Amino acid sequence: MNMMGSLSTSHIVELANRISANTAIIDNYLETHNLPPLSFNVDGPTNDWIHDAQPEMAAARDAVIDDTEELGRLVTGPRDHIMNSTLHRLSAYQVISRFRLAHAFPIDKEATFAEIAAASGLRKSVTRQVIRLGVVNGYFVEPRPGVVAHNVTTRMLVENPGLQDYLEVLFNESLPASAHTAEALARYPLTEEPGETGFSLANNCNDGFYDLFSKYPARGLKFQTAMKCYQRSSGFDSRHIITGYPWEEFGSGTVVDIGGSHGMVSIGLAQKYPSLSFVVQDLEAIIEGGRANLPAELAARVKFMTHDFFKEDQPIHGAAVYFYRWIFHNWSDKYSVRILRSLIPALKTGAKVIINDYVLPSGKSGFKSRVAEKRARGMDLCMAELFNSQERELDDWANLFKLADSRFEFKGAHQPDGSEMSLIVAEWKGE
Ligand SMILES: C[S@@+](CC[C@H](N)C(=O)[O-])C[C@H]1O[C@@H](n2cnc3c(N)ncnc32)[C@H](O)[C@@H]1O
Repeated sequence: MNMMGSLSTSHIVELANRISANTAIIDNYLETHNLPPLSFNVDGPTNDWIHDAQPEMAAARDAVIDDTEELGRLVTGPRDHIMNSTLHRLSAYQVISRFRLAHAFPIDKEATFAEIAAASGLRKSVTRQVIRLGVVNGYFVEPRPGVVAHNVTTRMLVENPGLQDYLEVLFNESLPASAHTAEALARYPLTEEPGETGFSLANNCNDGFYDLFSKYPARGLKFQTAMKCYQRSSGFDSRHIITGYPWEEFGSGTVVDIGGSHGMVSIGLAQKYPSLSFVVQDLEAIIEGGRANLPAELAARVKFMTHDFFKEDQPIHGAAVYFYRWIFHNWSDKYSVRILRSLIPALKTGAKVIINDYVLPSGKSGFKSRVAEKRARGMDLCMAELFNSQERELDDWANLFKLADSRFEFKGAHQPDGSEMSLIVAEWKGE
């Protein structure tokens, strides 16, 4: 056997051994914490245990995901890997979400294809095609031929409306945008405009993502609910913002949470830091929803305000912090610079701009795992598809502040333990 042959044989065994060792770590964790064994049965555990086990279990879990995937790819081989059809799986998920197939029958009941077809308005034949492709990919089970039951995935879609919304946004908004991205790049190769994206082409318009959603508020609201799902996704949980920065340094100052949606981050910070005050700014339709959901005990310290962050009249002057989570990754440099410059008239010397977004490592070695890298690279490309924007590396962040104004002093970035995103900080040195 040649050198290549013996290397690849030992590598698959090495992967299998590592999978076995890390699986034992997870199994031991479940047992010592009296948690049920992992299963996709309808009464199986949701992702909550993973959320609670972070960051303790992150390395073992990521390693099992990475290694099983690599092992699978190796034994699949390159030709079959290229030809593996992800496309039709996505189409099945899209039909499941759009026609709300998980909601077609109760969680504790079974249904035939004909019954699901009748409840959802689909043909019986396509219902069967879609569900059977779903079953082999972890949606529903078929305990007897022609009879469908829920598994834990479809149960979660029914019990957690945010997840159903997430899937609908993924397949109704993102998937068409992805499918039109190559065409948008061919038409507008050098653009930084939000209205010249795969998303705009898919919607047959020149509107950017948020402009279009302001015309169709129901779609915008669904997007906001879908975003909240990330709160339960351990690497994106806002607890990392709360614990990842010494907020007490701002004493009784004001934090302006710009593009803060329903104020999830401000509410979390206000609960932990009783001296701080917050102003959550967003577009009008969003702000109304935020006000309605604010816990009464925080009403004195968390205010909501309609403000367009491109307008050069930031109404809150002299705040200690201007905070942005998941804002700049939605905008190309041209627009991000405008967002930063719009702050300048309101800034007092020493004010901080704190941004919570990805700081992508400049090479692959900076990622904790391949699964983390895949998430980040996927998010990065998603930004191009929807916004003509991008996730940024550390130098990109430094340059952005420099481009906006030389009086912003870039202080660097910190990635809290267990967080996939970083806190990126700059200080205003102007008068
Ligand atoms: C990706 S979401 C992030 C929301 C929130 N910061 C969070 O972390 O959950 C982007 C937010 O920016 C808001 N937004 C978009 N364009 C805006 C504008 N011109 N002025 C103010 N807010 C805007 C959206 O309504 C949305 O709430």
